Amino acid sequence: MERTPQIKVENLSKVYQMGEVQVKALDDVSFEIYEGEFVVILGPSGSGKSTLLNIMGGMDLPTSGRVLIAEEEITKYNDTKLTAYRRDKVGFVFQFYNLMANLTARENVELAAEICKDTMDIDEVMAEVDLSERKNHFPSQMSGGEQQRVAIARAVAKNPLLILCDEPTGALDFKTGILILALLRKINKKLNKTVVVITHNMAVGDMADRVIKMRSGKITEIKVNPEPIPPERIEW
Ligand SMILES: Nc1ncnc2c1ncn2[C@@H]1O[C@H](COP(=O)(O)OP(=O)(O)OP(=O)(O)O)[C@@H](O)[C@H]1O
Repeated sequence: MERTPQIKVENLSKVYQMGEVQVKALDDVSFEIYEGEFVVILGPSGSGKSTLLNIMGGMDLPTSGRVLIAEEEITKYNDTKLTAYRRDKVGFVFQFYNLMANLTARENVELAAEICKDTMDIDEVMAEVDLSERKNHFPSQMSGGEQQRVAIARAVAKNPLLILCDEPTGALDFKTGILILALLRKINKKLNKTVVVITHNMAVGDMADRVIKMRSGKITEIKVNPEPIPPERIEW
């Protein structure tokens, strides 16, 4: 039976006007992602990864082209619908965690879930990221890896359709980075959540079901890994 893609990116372009100069951050980008896939978008700095993630996450609009999420064209949504999309359908994980310093780990997760409709049980999610013992700590009392686990819990608790991660291991040492990737993979498999990770780290591609390579705003290769390796075996 033919599978329907969960995410369809069609002929997406984004041009930034910088005075007299036009910067083509995305140049006719098209691909598909299926539900439950772990996808890595790989490319060097400036290749357009963040621009692409921002459009997929409803934080920015393309100059042309469209993005369909579960057969809904988000690129023609008005502001109100885009806000609802970002709030209910997408979990975000950033390089620098972006936690609220004056809230505990649990409160950070709870706050994000509070504004959503169909959320997960907060304590179950805290257990899932192995932070049950530390949920009453403040971010300043936690390591970088622990703070990133809180950020992942915050994304997951919303029970989103997809989880978008922008360089999630960028601020972490190698060993902690691997643990974070392993956690994202576990959540992807156990909860059947689509996870999209953008990174410049080529080695991370080996753990993905689908690797989308970019350069200068264009896709240079899309590879489906028949046998992705466990994150624990990645080396960089
Ligand atoms: N708001 C903006 N205004 C003007 N140019 C921009 C803007 N955002 C991105 N660009 C340009 O678009 C291109 C793609 O940038 P983007 O941040 O998407 O790349 P990236 O692959 O995510 O890079 P990095 O890994 O360094 O974050 C770059 O040339 C960048 O300078």
